[in-house]
Parts: sequence; C-alpha cells; structure tokens
Amino acid sequence: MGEVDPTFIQQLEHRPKLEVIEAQGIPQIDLSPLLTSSPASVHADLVAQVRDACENWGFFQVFNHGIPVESRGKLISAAKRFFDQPMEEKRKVSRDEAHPLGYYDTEHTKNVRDWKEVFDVTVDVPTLMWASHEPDDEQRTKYLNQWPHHPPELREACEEYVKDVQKLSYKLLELIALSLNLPANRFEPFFSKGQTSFIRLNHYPPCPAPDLALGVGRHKDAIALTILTQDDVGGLEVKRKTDGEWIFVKPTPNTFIINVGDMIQVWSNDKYESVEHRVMVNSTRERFSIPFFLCPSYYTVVEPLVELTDEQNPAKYDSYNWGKFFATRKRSNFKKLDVENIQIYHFKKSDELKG
Ligand SMILES: O=C(O)CCC(=O)C(=O)O
Ligand SMILES: [Fe+2]
Repeated sequence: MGEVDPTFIQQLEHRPKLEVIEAQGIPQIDLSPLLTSSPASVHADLVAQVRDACENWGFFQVFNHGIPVESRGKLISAAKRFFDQPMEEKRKVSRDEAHPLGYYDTEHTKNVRDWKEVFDVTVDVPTLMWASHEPDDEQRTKYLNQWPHHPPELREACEEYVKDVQKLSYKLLELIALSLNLPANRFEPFFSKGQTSFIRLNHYPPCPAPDLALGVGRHKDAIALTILTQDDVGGLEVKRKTDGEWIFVKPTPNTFIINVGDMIQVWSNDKYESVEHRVMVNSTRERFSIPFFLCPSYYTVVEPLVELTDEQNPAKYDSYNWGKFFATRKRSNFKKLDVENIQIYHFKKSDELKG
C-alpha cells in the first residue's frame, strides 16, 4: 500500500476492512405502485416496507422510482468533466464563508480529512439562511450557486436532476409520514415555504492507501432525508443496527439509496434512527456519487412531533432551530474549532441519555 498525507489517516479502530461484508444488504423497495396511483395512503404494503426499513436499517434502496436514467447519467458525466479540470479552474468556484456553495476539497469528518472533492449546489435560488450561528442574531443571508464556465452543461444537468429528485423526496416523505401513522402531508409545511435542500457532487479519486483513509469518515446526515445516487464502483458502507458491522452497499443500477437523517430521528422521537455510514476508497478507480439532502426552511424549529409523544413516551429532545444548527455546522468548515461539531444528541433531554 502507498502513502498519504497524515491528515487523511484514520485512527486504527476506524480504518476500513478491505474485505467487504455484502450479505443481507439493505432492503430494496419497489415504488411502482406510486407510478400509477396516488395518494400513497392506498398502498398499505409499501408503507409497511418503509416502516420496517426505517426501523431496522435507517437505509433502503428504491427502484421503479420514475426518474429517467438519463437525468442521472448526464449529471454524472458533467460532474466528471468538471472534476477532470486542473485545480486552478476548480478553485475559481471555491466555497468560502461568503460563498458557501461550490467547489471544496478539504472537508474533514470528525477532524480527519476526507479523500474526496465536492461541488455543492443549492436547490432554491436564492436560499434564505441565517447569516450567523449566534442564537439572537436575526440577520439573514441569501445563498446563490456558483457556476463554472466549464463544462457548460453542468448547470442544466443539475437543475434537471434536482427537479426530478425533489418530486421523489416528497413522495418518500409522504410514505414515511404514513409509516409513522401520521397524515401523508404532515411534514409538508416544513419544506413548502422555502427549503434549504442542496445536492453535492462527490468525486473520490483513486487513493494510494485505501487501508488508512476514507472517502468520508463515519457520520450521520444532519438533514431530514438523503437520496443518493452512486456509480458502479461502490464504497458506501452502512453500520448495521443489529451488530454494528459495516455493511457494503452494493451498487445496483437505476436505484436510489435513501437514508433517514437526524431530523426524522428527532421528529419521530427516536422511533427511526439516523444511521452511521462511511465511504471507502480504492487504489484503482475513481468514484462519483450524488446525495440530495432534503432540508426544511431555515427558521424551522425541530422537535419531537406531539402526535408521537405522550406520558409513556415523553419527548426525548429539546427543540432546536434548523438554520442555527446548520450555521453552527458550517462554521466549523472554515475554522478549526476545539469543540466537537454540533450533533442532535446535544439536545437530548436527560443527561444520562447523552453520549
Ligand atoms: O458517497 C457516498 O456514497 C455517500 C456520501 C455521504 O454519505 C455524504 O456525502 O453524506
Ligand atoms: Fe452521508
């Protein structure tokens, strides 16, 4: 195995095992009933499959989702053309504190550098967000996308893809609401008045030391729901809830990988957990993946839903403001902070539950 800069090296217990466990993969769910009829409420079997997957895995794959393969193919090709350029070209659209969207290659997860480069694109243009993480500062800011000159088709490919995936995300939110015995449209108000969703083009170049580094270190997604597409290389691993083993998510053509994020964990009062995952790299093939991170409007107050709490099952979290949470996270991208990045367990109600 080769060498990498020490900033990329994972501690011993977090290094990937190069022989992967593929057995008993995450559940596969056929969404074809939704192509022919709605509302989702008529599909009790589908709702039950979503409930099982959310309870037992926090992850599932969907097929027959209605999104044309070309839409993803075009975007992955455009992403490849963008990342293939010299660094000085990519740096022209670099992300910084003033422009939080665009190109970035020094992301750290849990203080270890990730073996990847990314390009972030916001969905609503402009996206309204708090200007500061300070709780009492009510100033707002507007996020705009930064588009590179090359490749010229990147912008249209992103915009077309986002339109399709957004529709899918709303269908999935309806299914998740129904699976929690809530009305299908229960989550809609959080997203319908200015959401903060974004997509990330991930490029994982070949790595000379795939036994030491990770494309993305172990983490949970802070958002509501992630819809991920990956190419045929593979690398994503999900932590199995039953025994904590890292399970390889085998690339399956024309499927999307869905995972419950931290906000659904809080809304559901821990009925559905946001599950840890990470990305392995390899020494021979580059890999591309594109997560769509579904996020509510910046002012959304996130707390366990009243319908899912009662005296026997009291709320396990204090409420938090999504935009302030996000701004606090973002801050650590540009400044090395001494404290751990903000996490939902910081809002757990009782001290013995923390950790
Ligand atoms: O590349 C992948 O498969 C997953 C990436 C991921 O987990 C993330 O960007 O949050
Ligand atoms: Fe993730």
